[in-house]
Amino acid sequence: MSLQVISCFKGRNVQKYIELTENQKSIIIGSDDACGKGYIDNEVFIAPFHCFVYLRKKENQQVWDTFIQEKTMNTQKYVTYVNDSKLKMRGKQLLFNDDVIKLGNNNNQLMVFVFHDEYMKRVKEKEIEAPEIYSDRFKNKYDIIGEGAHSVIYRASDMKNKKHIKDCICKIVKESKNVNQYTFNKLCQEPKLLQSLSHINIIKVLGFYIEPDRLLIWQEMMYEDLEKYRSKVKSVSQKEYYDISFQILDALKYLHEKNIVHRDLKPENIMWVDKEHSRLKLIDFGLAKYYNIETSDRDMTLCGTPHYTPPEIHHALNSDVYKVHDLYKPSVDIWAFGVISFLLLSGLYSPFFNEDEDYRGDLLPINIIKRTIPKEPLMKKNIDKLLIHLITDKMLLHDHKKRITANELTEVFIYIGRSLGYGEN
Ligand SMILES: Nc1ncnc2c1ncn2[C@@H]1O[C@H](COP(=O)(O)OP(=O)(O)OP(=O)(O)O)[C@@H](O)[C@H]1O
Repeated sequence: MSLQVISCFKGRNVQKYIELTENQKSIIIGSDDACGKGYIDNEVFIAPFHCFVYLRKKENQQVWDTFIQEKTMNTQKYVTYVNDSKLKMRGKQLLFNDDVIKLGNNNNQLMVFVFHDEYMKRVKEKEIEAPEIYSDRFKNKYDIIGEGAHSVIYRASDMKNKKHIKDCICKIVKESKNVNQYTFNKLCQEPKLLQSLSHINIIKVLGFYIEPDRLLIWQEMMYEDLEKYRSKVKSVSQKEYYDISFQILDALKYLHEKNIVHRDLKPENIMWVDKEHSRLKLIDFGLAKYYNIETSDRDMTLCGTPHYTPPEIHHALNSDVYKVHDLYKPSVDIWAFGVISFLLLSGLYSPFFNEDEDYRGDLLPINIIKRTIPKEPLMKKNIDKLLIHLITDKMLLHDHKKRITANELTEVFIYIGRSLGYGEN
């Protein structure tokens, strides 16, 4: 494909490809010579002169728009759809990337094309281009694979080994409405911290680059997050829970031994490495920090996601915000791990609301502080009593000082695993 391609139509149910370029700014699509120099297609089910596709430059801008215009003389017999809306006789429509165009007749004989705005793609790829020092190593693509509160995640290629180019991701954080200078500076710590870590269940950073108002982090590509997985499988078996938890726990133990708290542990931040669903990694270390280091920037607000935040933090936010900073300890991650455990095994949406209750954000902190974690949903799933006790009374223990630690949890897990015949993972 030449670099001048501005937009193109790729057949979805037909082996066809039509392109518009600076030299060929319009094309007629039809089924016989009546459409002159156009794209002649011998599919009898489109009209001799079916439609017209053309480029227009936006006024005073260097940006191209692509339009499609209906041209058949018989719209009773021939049809043109854009995203399943039928074009009227002579009707024209501006096209956007990924629009689906169907051309055919009223017997539902349709040729399906997908529209690709190659020009905009190039403009956008330019915007997210890797900086010069990394241009030989990474190529970012304008293909968004995830979005968080602070960043956009793009597909990218790692060209470290030219013979074996690997898929990776580029997480781009920009100063914006959601990210002020203070937050931006904090988020810039994420790649530095991650580069100092090496654990099989923690995402690996391949490179990063900090600009005054933009941060780029290249990381290995993961498959899908635990939240998506959970919504597909609903609940997991006790054995699968054990396999999943052992990995999360091993990563937490490693972090806590290094005096690091993740602070945003949730199913969305735990990802499967591949579609085999056998290995997981923790991602998103934007809020992670060394908890035993005195810093001048003391957190007085909630970090992370309220549903996974323990009662001591919700309580302090309501009564004594000055205490909040000191409460961000490993016990915060253990509570979140407890919530995740409950969700995975029960298949329910929350341990803080009954099954027949609606989730209410305003009641969430109160329920987290006041409610006893119910055991019944886990008992109903025939979960081992020891495991239920571990989750509801040890991980989700309201008194954070007495909450079980990652080290202790590991020992108990090994014990439970042996007694259930699971081995040591
Ligand atoms: N390495 C990766 N491979 C594949 N997808 C990823 C990867 N990292 C992130 N994603 C996807 O992008 C989403 C957002 O990523 P991430 O949580 O790192 O962004 P964030 O802006 O820090 O999010 P938030 O602050 O809202 O938790 C993830 O939930 C996941 O679906």
